[in-house]
Amino acid sequence: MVDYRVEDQFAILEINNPPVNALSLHVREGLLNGVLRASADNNVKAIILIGKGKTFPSGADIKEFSRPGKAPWLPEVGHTIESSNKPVFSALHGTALGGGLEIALFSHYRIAEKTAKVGFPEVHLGLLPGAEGTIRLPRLTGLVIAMEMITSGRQVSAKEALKFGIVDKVVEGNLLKETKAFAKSVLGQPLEPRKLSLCGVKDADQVDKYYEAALKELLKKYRGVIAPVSCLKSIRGSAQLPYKEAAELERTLFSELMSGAQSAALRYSFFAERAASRWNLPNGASSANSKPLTIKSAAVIGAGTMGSGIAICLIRSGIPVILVEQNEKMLENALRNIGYILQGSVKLGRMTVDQRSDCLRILQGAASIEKLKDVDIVIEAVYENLKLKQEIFEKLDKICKPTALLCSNTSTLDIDLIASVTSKPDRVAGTHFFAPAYIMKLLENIYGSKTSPITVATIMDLGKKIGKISVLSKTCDGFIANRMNKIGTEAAFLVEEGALPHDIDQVLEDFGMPMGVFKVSDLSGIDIGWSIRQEMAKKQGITLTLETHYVSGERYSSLADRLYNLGRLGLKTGKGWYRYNNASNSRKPIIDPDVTDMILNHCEKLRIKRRQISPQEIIERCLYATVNEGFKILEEGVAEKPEDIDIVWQYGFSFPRYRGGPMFYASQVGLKKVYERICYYHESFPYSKHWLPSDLLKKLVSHPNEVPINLWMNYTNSKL
Ligand SMILES: CCCCCCC[C@H](O)CC(=O)SCCNC(=O)CCNC(=O)[C@H](O)C(C)(C)COP(=O)([O-])OP(=O)([O-])OC[C@H]1O[C@@H](n2cnc3c(N)ncnc32)[C@H](O)[C@@H]1OP(=O)([O-])[O-]
Ligand SMILES: NC(=O)c1ccc[n+]([C@@H]2O[C@H](COP(=O)([O-])OP(=O)(O)OC[C@H]3O[C@@H](n4cnc5c(N)ncnc54)[C@H](O)[C@@H]3O)[C@@H](O)[C@H]2O)c1
Repeated sequence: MVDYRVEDQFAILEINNPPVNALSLHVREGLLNGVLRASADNNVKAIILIGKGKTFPSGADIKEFSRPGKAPWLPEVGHTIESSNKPVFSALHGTALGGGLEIALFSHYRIAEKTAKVGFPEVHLGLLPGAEGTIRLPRLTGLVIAMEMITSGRQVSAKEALKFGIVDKVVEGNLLKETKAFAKSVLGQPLEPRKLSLCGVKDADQVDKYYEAALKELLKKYRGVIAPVSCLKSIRGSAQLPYKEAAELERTLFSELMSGAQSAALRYSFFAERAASRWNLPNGASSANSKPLTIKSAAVIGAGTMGSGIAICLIRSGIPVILVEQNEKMLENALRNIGYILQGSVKLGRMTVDQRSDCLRILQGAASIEKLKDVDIVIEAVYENLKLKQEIFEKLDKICKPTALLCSNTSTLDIDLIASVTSKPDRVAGTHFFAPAYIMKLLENIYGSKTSPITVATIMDLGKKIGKISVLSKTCDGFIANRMNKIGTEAAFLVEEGALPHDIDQVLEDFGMPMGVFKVSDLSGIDIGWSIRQEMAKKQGITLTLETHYVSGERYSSLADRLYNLGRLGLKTGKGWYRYNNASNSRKPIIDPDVTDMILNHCEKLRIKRRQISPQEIIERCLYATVNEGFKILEEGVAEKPEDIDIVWQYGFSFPRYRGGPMFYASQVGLKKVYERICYYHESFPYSKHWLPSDLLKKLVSHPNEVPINLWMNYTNSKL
């Protein structure tokens, strides 16, 4: 794992632990033994640490964190490096991150290849750089840069690292050769000034001021997240305490974080995200044995909210797009709107003026689908109407080349029904983007019963290419995301039973959701949900009234319909579940006593006896109903694994990453407890079928050994 050789009186310790040279036990042992061996060898003048393959170590081995670790620990390896009697040079390329950068900071000199990046991403795993990174970085960069880098986890370029004093030289060409050349130029110079444990923090006298300012920012930016604050405390220690005591404080804070629930969830999320990109179909095809097609051109049909956003995602990634609308006027409006959105990105510094022009150059409009005969993929995003979508797919089937993929952005409709009107159902799939499509990271890809592995591989790959996190779902009503989301439904029932919208929003926000469910509803528009409910009623041949309390034997809340009838359509009309001060263009929700009156009247009319509702009940009702549906989704094979579901929630609904996702959260609460509460709510609310307990969950609780291992995460038992 660490290859040792001596060349030109340099001991070269080449770290060889693909894919990212993580500092697992054998690497730590190899480094420790290699440095001791080189230090004792009179033929060796200097030691060079370098990574084999694509990178210098990108950190400690995160997989080791979930089992009892073994010495030598990283700080011990680090101190052996620093106290060597020979100068140690770290030659950095790729991504020198976390423990990798810490090893480099124990070295006496650091040389970086021009494209290298360095950083401390531990905060994203709910940790801090625990091998004295928080003590050593401020000694090189000063407090402000160290605070910013460590609490944000940001990777900095070699050029910036040079400016900050993190590296001593940036080189081009052969890194080892250049490192040797640099080493020769400094050989013989005293090592003591190069040992960071002997240096002070130069702006230590300013620490309280910097700490307070940074803390204020962090509390605003990372509500409820604990690791950034621990990072900050440790950096403060680096300035206030003698080196050894600061290192002890760092170790204590690191251990606290490591044993906490947030880091467990964040480490799980790291692996879940990577697991979600791997997929298996029931027919044996998988990401490992299916090759994607290359997408060189695309078309998007329907340039409304979603279609315009999807087109932006594609052109931003350099894929030329033909955007189709019903007529020239609508097309013109849509193209203008896309221009404005990209202008906004330029203003926010997310793209340059030239990049905007490049995007617009590869976007062309069309008022008919006849022009789509040569594109590699079509993504349809017209109204959510099966008949309309089928008409379009029937035409596309005739117009497009036989190899083209035909995809729909439908949020709910069965992909098999859409594919059934084409002669090539193997080429049909769902590509479900989330609004606003040019911002939200999730792409929920859907396969039907005839979708081919090549089609699946291509849409999963396309997601990656356009910067999305792709998750695969089998077709069903609502797929993973919309089918599982029971928060809105339960929240409305809770309001009928005694809570008020702002109570529920507060509890959900305290839980970590960026915005409560009623605020979200105001933002997207009360009319959206109203149309969906009317459409559903039409399908079932029923009429909804303001007194409707049951639909087909299922409990129904007409509270939102009352808002609609009052013209309270949300933010756009200045009133919805909340009131808004439209005169000052404010988006800040204000609690409205009229809404409370409306709710109380509604309950009186329907003779619903209101009661006190606890925050605990709000969380359980909103989340456990959702989790129960998640287990049904697994049971039916709609999602292949719980990690897929959790990633959908993190990236589609901004579920707090530090809670892992609803499925991981349930495992942390304890599946038995969750199951018992679901059974309790099922008894209490027999007219909501989402409380009917999932068989899979029941089995997991009563006969865990009978559940196929791939249906449940590896992390459940170990709790990370
Ligand atoms: C006594 C006290 C001791 C305290 C010691 C503390 C030390 C320290 O402060 C803590 C750390 O370093 S914490 C660590 C701080 N460092 C970080 O947080 C860096 C985390 N890593 C990254 O950010 C990205 O992987 C890179 C940017 C490195 C590469 O990106 P890319 O090129 O797109 O590649 P990719 O697809 O992302 O990964 C490829 C494969 O490698 C896998 N893998 C990756 N890193 C791993 C690791 N550290 N480990 C294990 N595995 C790791 C990854 O799972 C995947 O395998 P899979 O089988 O497909 O799942
Ligand atoms: N809005 C969301 O939040 C959201 C999120 C995910 C998925 N979706 C799904 O995306 C699809 C589009 O939703 P939207 O919100 O963008 O709707 P929208 O009403 O904003 O846009 C639909 C567009 O399709 C155009 N159109 C209709 N028929 C057409 C035709 N024959 N040829 C060309 N263009 C045609 C319309 O003119 C309109 O501009 C729906 O299937 C919806 O369920 C919506």
